[in-house]
Amino acid sequence: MTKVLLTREINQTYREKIKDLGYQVQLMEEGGSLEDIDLALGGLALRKLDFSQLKKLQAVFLTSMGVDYLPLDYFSKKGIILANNQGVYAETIGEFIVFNLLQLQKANRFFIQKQEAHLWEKPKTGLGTLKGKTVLFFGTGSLAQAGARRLEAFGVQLLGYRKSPKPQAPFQEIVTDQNLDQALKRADFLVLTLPKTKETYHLINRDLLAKTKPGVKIINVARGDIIQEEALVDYLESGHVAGACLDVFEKEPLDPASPLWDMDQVYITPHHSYSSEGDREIEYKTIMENLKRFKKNQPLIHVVDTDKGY
Ligand SMILES: NC(=O)C1=CN([C@@H]2O[C@H](COP(=O)(O)OP(=O)(O)OC[C@H]3O[C@@H](n4cnc5c(N)ncnc54)[C@H](O)[C@@H]3O)[C@@H](O)[C@H]2O)C=CC1
Ligand SMILES: O=C(O)C(=O)COP(=O)(O)O
Repeated sequence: MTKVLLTREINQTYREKIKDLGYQVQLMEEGGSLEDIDLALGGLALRKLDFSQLKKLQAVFLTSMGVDYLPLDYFSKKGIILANNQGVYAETIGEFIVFNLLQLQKANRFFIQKQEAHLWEKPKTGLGTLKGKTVLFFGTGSLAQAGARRLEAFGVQLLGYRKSPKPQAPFQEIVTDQNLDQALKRADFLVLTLPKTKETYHLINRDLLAKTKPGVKIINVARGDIIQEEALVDYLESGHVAGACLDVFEKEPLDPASPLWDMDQVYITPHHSYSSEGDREIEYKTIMENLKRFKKNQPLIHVVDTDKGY
C-alpha cells in the first residue's frame, strides 16, 4: 500500500479522506520510520524533515503556494515531484492587496490611532484617491492577477513586471528588466507577488529603492526576503518610501524590537493574508486531485519546476 507522510497541517477530516482513497498514512509529528514513505503532504512543517531519510519518496504535495522553504535542488537531483497549491489563496490575497492599497491611500492607521486615543483630529494632508495612480506589480501570476483584476474598478494604471514582454491581461503595460527603471520612476505603489528564488532574493534593495518615485508605497504579500528589510527601514525613515503593508518578513515572527512596528505609515500582518474562513474544500482540492491521479499513474497538476523555484 502507498504510504503517505502527513504533517498536522493536514486537518483530521482530510487525513480520514486520504485513508479512504486507499493510502496508508503516518503523522510526521508522531515519529516512525521514514524509509518506506512514498509521498509527503503538508506545508511549512515539512521543512523540519531530513528528506535524505525518505529513500523511497516520489512526490511532495503542498498546502502552500510558496515552495522556497524546501530543498529544491535535492528534489531536482532525486527526481522528486513537487506540486504546490497554486492559485488557492488568490481570491483572499487579491482582496487583501486592494484593502492594503486603500489603507495606504486613506491613511487608515492615523484614524485608528486617533480613535483609540479618543481624539477628533484630521491628518495634515487630504486622503486623495487611487484613481489615476500607477500600480506596479512585481510578478504577474495568480496573486498579481487577482489583485489587478479587482483594481480595474478603481481606475488605476496597472503595470506588471515579468521576464517576458508578452502582453498579459489585466495589465495595461508589461515591464521587463529593459524598462524597469522608467516604470519605477512612475509607480505610486509597488506590489510584490513574486516567488522567492535566487533571482528575486533582495530584489527590492537599496539600488532599486533609489530609483523609485519619492512617496512610493510598497505592499509585500509574497516573501519577506524579496525586500532587503534594512534598506526599506532606512527609506521609510527618510520618508522617500511613504508607506508599506507587510505580511511577510525576512525573519518570521518579526522581531518585537523591529522599528517597523512603530512606524506610522507601516501596516503589519503576521503572514496571514491568505487565511480563509475555513473553506477547506477549496484548500484541499489540488491535493485530493493529485492523490487520485497519483494512484492511477496520471499526470499531476500544479507541478513546480524545482530548477526555477516556482
Ligand atoms: N502571504 C501569503 O500568505 C502567501 C504568499 N505567497 C507567495 O506568493 C508567491 C507568488 O504566488 P503566485 O502569484 O500564486 O505565483 P505564480 O507562480 O502564479 O506567479 C509568480 C510570477 O512571478 C514571476 N516571476 C518569477 N520569477 C521572476 C523574476 N525573477 N522576475 C520577474 N518575474 C518573475 C513568474 O513568471 C510568475 O508570473 C508564492 O511563490 C508565495 O511565495 C503565496 C500564497 C500566500
Ligand atoms: O501558500 C503560501 O505560500 C503561503 O505563504 C501561505 O502560508 P503558509 O506558507 O502555508 O504558511
